[in-house]
Amino acid sequence: MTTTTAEATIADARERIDALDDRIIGLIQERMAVSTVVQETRIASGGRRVNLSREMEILGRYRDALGKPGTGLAMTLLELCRGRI
Ligand SMILES: O=C(O)C(=O)C[C@]1(C(=O)O)C=C[C@@H](O)C=C1
Repeated sequence: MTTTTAEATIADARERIDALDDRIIGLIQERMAVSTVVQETRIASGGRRVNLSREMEILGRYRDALGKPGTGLAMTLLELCRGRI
C-alpha cells in the first residue's frame, strides 16, 4: 500500500469513526433523557432515584456483550444517567 493510499484509507475510516461517535453521543443523550423519565416517575410515586438490581442487570448485559471493559462502560453510562434530577 502506498503512503497516499494509506493516508486516504485512514482519513476515510476516521470520517466513519467521527460519524459513529456522533451517533453514539446522540444515543447516550437519548438514553439520559429516557432514564430521567424513569427516575422522575419512580420518585413521584414514592420510590428512590436509584434501582440497584436494575443497574446490576445493565452491568451484566454490557459485560456479556463486551467483556470486562463493558462493565466500565456501563458504569460510566449509569453515572451519566443518574443524579440529574
Ligand atoms: O431502569 C431504571 O429503573 C432507571 O431508573 C434507569 C437507570 C438507567 O439509567 O439505566 C437509572 C438509574 C437506576 O439506578 C437504574 C437504571
